[in-house]
Amino acid sequence: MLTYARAQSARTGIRAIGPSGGAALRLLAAALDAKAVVEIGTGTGVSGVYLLRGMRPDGVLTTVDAEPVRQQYAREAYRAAGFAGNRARCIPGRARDVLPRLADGQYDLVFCDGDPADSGFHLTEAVRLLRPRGVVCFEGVFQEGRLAEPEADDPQTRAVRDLVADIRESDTLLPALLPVSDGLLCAVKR
Ligand SMILES: C[S@@+](CC[C@H](N)C(=O)[O-])C[C@H]1O[C@@H](n2cnc3c(N)ncnc32)[C@H](O)[C@@H]1O
Repeated sequence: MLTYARAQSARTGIRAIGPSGGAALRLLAAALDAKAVVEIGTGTGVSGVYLLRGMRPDGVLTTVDAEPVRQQYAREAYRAAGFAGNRARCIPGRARDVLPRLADGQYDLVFCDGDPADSGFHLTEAVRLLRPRGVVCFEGVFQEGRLAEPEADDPQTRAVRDLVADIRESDTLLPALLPVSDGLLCAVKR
């Protein structure tokens, strides 16, 4: 059940992916027959439950969050949703410190939902981590509408604009922007 993870999200005010974005993540994980997924930004575990539902029954979700208490919520959410403890590897720490420790080319899907200001770093690391034909996804690229507002010039929005441009201009990536949740920007590694 997702009820537990969403209730924790509502109680704590930690933002979580919406049902449409979650369904897209689940579908992607299933279409990729994903055995290994990296998530940046565990939160209370809502997106993790969607990913685990789409992955192979023996697949492992590696999920990173700078706030260990959130991973405690997430672990409880995975358990409440019926997933064994060994299906999720929760790594506490900042993405900038943790991602470089993960192995090259071993992951089917990288889901980025951490600090948008670090999007460029997340993209570089995702391309390194993905196997060929793997997929990277960024949640929240609409920035609650700010992406399309010319006067919006905060560092977060600027970082997401740079991310969109980098993905569009990349020879390595084949992108698609899904209008689900707050904008899910996906790209296949060629
Ligand atoms: C929007 S929440 C994630 C929600 C979750 N993906 C979901 O849909 O249920 C963003 C998370 O990113 C984490 N975060 C923010 N900056 C981070 C960083 N530099 N490294 C790792 N995690 C970070 C926050 O602690 C927060 O839990």
